[in-house]
Amino acid sequence: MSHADLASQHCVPRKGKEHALDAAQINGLLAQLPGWTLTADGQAIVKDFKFANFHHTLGFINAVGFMANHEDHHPDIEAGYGHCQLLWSTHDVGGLSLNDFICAARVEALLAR
Ligand SMILES: C[C@H](O)[C@H](O)[C@H]1CNC2=NC(N)=NC(=O)C2=N1
Repeated sequence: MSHADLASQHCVPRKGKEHALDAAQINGLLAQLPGWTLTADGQAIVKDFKFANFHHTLGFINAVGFMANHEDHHPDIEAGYGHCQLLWSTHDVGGLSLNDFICAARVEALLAR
């Protein structure tokens, strides 16, 4: 699945272990998402984004937040003056589902120009 295919999809409710992706699926999807890495526990994907200042960082967080509410799928966010780390994991699955990769691709699309 290409990055464009991923970013054009929408999240749907995914609840239960049957929606958890296996390692091969995860690695295939990560290959479409430069800069995104698997956390040590294999349960989430993360990326740290850099910005020139707090205004740009906060603008990004607001854009991500709007998208996340629209998709009803929400990241963990850690931010400082010029950076923002996003972490996606599907609580309802207890690991990674396709929703996490759809949202990561949608974040990349926010930044594409
Ligand atoms: C009812 C609602 O769809 C669920 O609670 C959603 C909301 N946002 C979510 N976000 C994330 N990251 N994981 C979830 O399992 C999740 N579940």
